[in-house]
Amino acid sequence: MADSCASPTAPPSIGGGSLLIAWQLKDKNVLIVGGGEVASQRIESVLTADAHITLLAPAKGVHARTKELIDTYPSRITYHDRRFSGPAEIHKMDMVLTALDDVNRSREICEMCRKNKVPVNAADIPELCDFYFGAQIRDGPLQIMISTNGNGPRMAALMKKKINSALSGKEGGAIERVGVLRSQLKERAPGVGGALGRKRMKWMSEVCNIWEMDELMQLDDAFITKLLDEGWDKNCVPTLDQLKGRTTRKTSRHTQSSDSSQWLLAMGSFALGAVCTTLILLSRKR
Ligand SMILES: C[C@@]1(CC(=O)O)C2=NC(=C\c3[nH]c(c(CCC(=O)O)c3CC(=O)O)Cc3[nH]c(c(CC(=O)O)c3CCC(=O)O)/C=C3\N/C(=C\2)[C@@H](CCC(=O)O)[C@]3(C)CC(=O)O)/[C@H]1CCC(=O)O
Ligand SMILES: NC(=O)c1ccc[n+]([C@@H]2O[C@H](COP(=O)([O-])OP(=O)(O)OC[C@H]3O[C@@H](n4cnc5c(N)ncnc54)[C@H](O)[C@@H]3O)[C@@H](O)[C@H]2O)c1
Repeated sequence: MADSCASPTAPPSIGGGSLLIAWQLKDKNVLIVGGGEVASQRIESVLTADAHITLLAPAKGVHARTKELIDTYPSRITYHDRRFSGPAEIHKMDMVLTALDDVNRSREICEMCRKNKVPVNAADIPELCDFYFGAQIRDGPLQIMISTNGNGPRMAALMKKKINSALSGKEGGAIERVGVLRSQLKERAPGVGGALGRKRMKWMSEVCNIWEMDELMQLDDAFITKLLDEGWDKNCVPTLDQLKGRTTRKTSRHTQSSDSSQWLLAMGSFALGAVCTTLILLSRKR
């Protein structure tokens, strides 16, 4: 039982985690040192974030996948066939990633980065890292990172499988269409904050709550215009069926409540019927 003397305002304990953020790296400079398999995975992650990569690795140790990426993205990866040479390499870098088979060199590079306040990750050397990588699930704009905060990277990979099996594969497409709808809504009702901002947020949240994933995926440009004309402009949230001119059971919030009353009525009639039948049966027994 709860202790009546305990302070009712005691906050739950906070701490022991790491900050989960979606770091915006577009057009930033990232130095990757090493060209093995791990470096190839880092390159793919950084390319996904639209950053520019400078890659330092002797050609003889370059993994086939790393080579393929260098050849495929020559304008986004500046490759130098040589080893890391010293502090000048990290100047003008926004981030440094090492993926070396040489722990001492990694340690030196990390120390240089720290002195210059450049965030750094050394693959597999947690104590040198400013941030860790995590297992990733990506589906268009949907990005899920699974981190065990250094406790069990293999467990992160296993969690990825579990989460993947719970996803339908439609989420990324649906989110992409919602992104287009949101930006068109902002064009129609521009501005930051205020009453209009609150109304916009409420309307957008309702669309996301009411529409199913596969319905959101059907929001092509024509439907988006229709939804804004018949929904936003008229201050309601029509369903996809209503936009298509069909009336079905699934409707917007307003009609959902009348659906519930119909359901209650049906359940009430059923219960009444059951009571009557029981009474008749009982009276026959007597
Ligand atoms: C998630 C993932 C992302 C990625 O690297 O892209 C990632 N490691 C992955 C796999 C993996 N790495 C290792 C195994 C062998 C099994 C095992 O040990 O579990 C497996 C499993 C496998 O290969 O399947 C060995 C290992 N890893 C680290 C150490 C050092 C240590 O712990 O001291 C050791 C050697 C331990 C030893 O010597 O015994 C350290 C780190 N590895 C991290 C990330 C960061 C923490 C992330 C977190 O905790 O969530 C952190 C701290 C730093 C960093 O590298 O950023 C990627 C899975 C991607 C995917 O499959 O989707
Ligand atoms: N986090 C993870 O998921 C994970 C998984 C496996 C291994 N690792 C670790 O990551 C590191 C890299 O793994 P890998 O399999 O890619 O190794 P690897 O041996 O295939 O690659 C190392 C690369 O570093 C280059 N290199 C070495 N010294 C260099 C220097 N001074 N300057 C520039 N390049 C240099 C080599 O030429 C080679 O290209 C290892 O320490 C490994 O233990 C991490």
